[in-house]
Amino acid sequence: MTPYFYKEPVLTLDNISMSFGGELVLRDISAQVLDVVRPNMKQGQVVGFYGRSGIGKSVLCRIMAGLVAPSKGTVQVGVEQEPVKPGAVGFVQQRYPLFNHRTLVDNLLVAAERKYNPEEARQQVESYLERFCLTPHRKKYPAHLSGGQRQRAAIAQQLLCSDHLILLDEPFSGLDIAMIDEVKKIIVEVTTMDELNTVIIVSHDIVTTTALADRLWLLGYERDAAGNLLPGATINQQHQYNLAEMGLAWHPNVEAEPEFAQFVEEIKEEIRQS
Ligand SMILES: Nc1ncnc2c1ncn2[C@@H]1O[C@H](COP(=O)(O)OP(=O)(O)OP(=O)(O)O)[C@@H](O)[C@H]1O
Repeated sequence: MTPYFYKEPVLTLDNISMSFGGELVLRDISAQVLDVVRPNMKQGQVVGFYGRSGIGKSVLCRIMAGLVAPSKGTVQVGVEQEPVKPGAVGFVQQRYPLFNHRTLVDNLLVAAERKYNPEEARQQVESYLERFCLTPHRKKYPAHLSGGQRQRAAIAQQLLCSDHLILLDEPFSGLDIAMIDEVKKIIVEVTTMDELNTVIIVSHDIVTTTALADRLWLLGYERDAAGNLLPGATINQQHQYNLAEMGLAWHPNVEAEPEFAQFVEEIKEEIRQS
């Protein structure tokens, strides 16, 4: 098995609940991501985040990104474990927030200048354009980029202006197989760039996401002792999977392993029942 160990937390969700107009959507969610260390490499963290449609994944993402305050509980981010502030967490939503009237390079500069001085911003943007194979498209406007290029640009943009933690909402939806491979490569690239980089992937594509992840969270409903559904979805302890411990993390071709296929079926069944 690949050797690894854990250091301090980089993300802590402490007892989060969220209600809208008296309706409880999320209930008592506590979960943590620890900085994982693998000898001789920079290894970041990848969390696959699943749950049925409408269960509250986007709501929890907005809370993790500091864009809305939960009704109860706290989110702490980074090795300093500070309360999350808007802008600290990159959030690539399904509708990528690129400015349509600016070229790709200008879009990235706007993001980078939130964190770096103009000279550093320019250098960082050049390095990201190169790394994400976007240099030939630098002068194009977002409308003239392909779906995969826009997705890469949106990820680069969020990495340029946030601190290590990035949420990807359905990064594979609407992409063809070649583009899915590209986005997978980018995610691996991001999480091996810096050991603190942490990517949370919200997806209904269980196979692709599980293959990239070292940890899974499944948002679902619980029942009381009498078998009645409790209000509000949660991520209980049984639904927080450590793929590193299970020997299913960081294998280049894990999809081909029978243990992986079997585990994916189990997860799908859990989601159906949750
Ligand atoms: N601002 C709001 N006011 C009232 N209800 C809301 C608000 N935002 C979300 N909800 C409700 O919270 C629930 C969870 O919605 P959410 O968008 O988080 O689901 P989801 O799991 O992301 O779904 P999907 O996989 O379909 O994107 C839904 O019932 C939704 O109507």
